[in-house]
Amino acid sequence: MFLEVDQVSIRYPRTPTPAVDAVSLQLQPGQLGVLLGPSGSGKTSLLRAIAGLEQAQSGSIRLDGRVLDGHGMRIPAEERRIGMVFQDFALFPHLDIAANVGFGLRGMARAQRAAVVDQMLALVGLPDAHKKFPHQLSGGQQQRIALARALAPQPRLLLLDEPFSSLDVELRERLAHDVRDILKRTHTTALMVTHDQMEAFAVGDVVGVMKQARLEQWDTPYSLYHRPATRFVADFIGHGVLMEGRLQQPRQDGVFEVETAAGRLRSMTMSGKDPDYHGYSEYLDNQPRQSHQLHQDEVPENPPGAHPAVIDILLRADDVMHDDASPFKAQVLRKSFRGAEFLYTLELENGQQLLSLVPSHHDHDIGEWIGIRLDVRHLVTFPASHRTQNLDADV
Ligand SMILES: Nc1ncnc2c1ncn2[C@@H]1O[C@H](COP(=O)(O)OP(=O)(O)OP(=O)(O)O)[C@@H](O)[C@H]1O
Repeated sequence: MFLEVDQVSIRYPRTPTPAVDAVSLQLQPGQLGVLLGPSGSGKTSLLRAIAGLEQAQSGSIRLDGRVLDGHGMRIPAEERRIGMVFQDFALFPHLDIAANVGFGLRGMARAQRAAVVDQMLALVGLPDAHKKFPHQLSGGQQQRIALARALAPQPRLLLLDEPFSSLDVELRERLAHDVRDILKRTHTTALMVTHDQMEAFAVGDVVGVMKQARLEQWDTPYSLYHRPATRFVADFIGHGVLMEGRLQQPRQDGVFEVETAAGRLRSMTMSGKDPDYHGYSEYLDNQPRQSHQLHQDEVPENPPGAHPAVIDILLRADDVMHDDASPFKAQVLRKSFRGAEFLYTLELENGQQLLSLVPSHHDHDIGEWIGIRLDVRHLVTFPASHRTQNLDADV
């Protein structure tokens, strides 16, 4: 591992609870990590501790095998060779772009420094910006320069704190993809903080979700979406709802069925050799009856003795298909146009709300009843809460 954060806790003076509580995460060389989470969950504090701007009260931080913080050691920030990019660009307004990018290269011979500046400006797609001043550049261009400046001294690790948050939405997404591309081309190991899930997915090889000082999950974007470890992660990532299901007594062959208000799902645990896949779920009530693979940890591990047991099933907007032929009907409560698709908020007869992504040529009116079919490829379940929950009530 290149970056190893091990059980790090950070507590500010005169505060009752830690800002970061026993957080562990790792990055391989060249890997891009992203910390995602609501305001105040501790993302910036952790980044600052890695940079050396805050001290970890317990735990340790290592970079390339060397302890930066912990075990009674503390390397000062300026000796860590860690670069930072902040949301407010922080370029020097009175220096031209070449001087801004070359700022961290003082001590390098003039010609060499000029060559690195040229190389960095080309890397961020602004090869002719040398003589301009920051105020002559757009927000997106300034942030590219901030990135060039941070990369010029070849930091061992780059930290980015909400680097796109002061840019407009369209630019953010484009710049996020560009930044990932630039960091990959330079084999930079980086850790970025953001509030924005789309940005996290656009940049991160691995993404962590923080909640109240704790890291709830540190995983690939795919796993965070399809295999959320906690209800909070299920809620924070993507659109979805939790729907109550009644788990029937497993049959002798290990198959069990879950009855829901929108149809019945079938699951089967298998002791197959493939460590990843242990079963499948099959939607029983509609054609086509495809079988889908199901991860074992998505099946309730010990189906409770009392059956039918009540569980909550995560249904993503892309698990709920519109199908005129289906016997299961839901009423359109809200819809939001997204270009290629509508995100429909639907309600079943029993009051259960669902979200459904539907190609936008299926333009149904509010109040209309439409057929739906579940297409659950990854059955994610949680022990039932006291009430069913709509994870995205405000869409
Ligand atoms: N210098 C400080 N002194 C005291 N408390 C602080 C200090 N900096 C942050 N905190 C507190 O620590 C907690 C975590 O803050 P932090 O800024 O790390 O969260 P964050 O997830 O980065 O939030 P945001 O997304 O809003 O930047 C918050 O409760 C915050 O109020």
